[in-house]
Amino acid sequence: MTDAFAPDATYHPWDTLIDSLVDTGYGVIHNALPPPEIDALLEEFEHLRHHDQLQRAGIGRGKEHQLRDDIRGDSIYWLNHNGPAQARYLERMAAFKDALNYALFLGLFEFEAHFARYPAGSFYKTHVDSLQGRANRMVSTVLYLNQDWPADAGGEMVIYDPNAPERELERVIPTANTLVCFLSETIPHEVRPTTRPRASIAGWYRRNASLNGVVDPAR
Ligand SMILES: O=C(O)CCC(=O)C(=O)O
Ligand SMILES: [Fe+2]
Repeated sequence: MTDAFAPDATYHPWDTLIDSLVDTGYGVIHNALPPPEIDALLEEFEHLRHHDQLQRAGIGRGKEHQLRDDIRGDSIYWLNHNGPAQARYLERMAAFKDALNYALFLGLFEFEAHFARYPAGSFYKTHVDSLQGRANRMVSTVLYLNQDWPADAGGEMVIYDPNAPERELERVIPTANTLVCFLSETIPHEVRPTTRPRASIAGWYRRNASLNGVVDPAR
């Protein structure tokens, strides 16, 4: 197996991710990580799920936070360094941040991510991940953890054209080891209704902003 992260690797698939991000505002790569790391992430996630560690995800922040099944139906767990697989993923994404900053001059300095489980029948309606001008979440990432995903299972992530929101640019099948990256403020996207449980890690590179003198809270 070739490790794309070996220092002497001549071809680095994550480079193509950055190129597409610069060109089109989004990018998709397959075989993003060494496969054992995907297995380990899934195992850690399943362990957390069986120990009731997942919480229903809501929309809006702070006082505006609310649960809305009609908009988003997943349950989540925020990654931390307690589990070795999570810790390694956070390290990988921290390393990728430097490459992103170099290519995009975004001044990113933090990465936050959560596991997400969409039960059968759930979805996430079209949205953008960050309000324009808020300079908070800058780049969104989603890594999928589903080993088998039949073509008719639904649950695709659809990316829409920011200038013509009804125009579909890409339909991403949520199969294990596919990684999507997109600009948080501009790219509308949705999770189509899934017919089977769907596992992923959604993550965001942030640039903390001071809003009316109040520094943006961690989350
Ligand atoms: O799971 C996905 O494909 C996307 C999730 C998403 O859009 C989000 O959590 O903001
Ligand atoms: Fe999103």
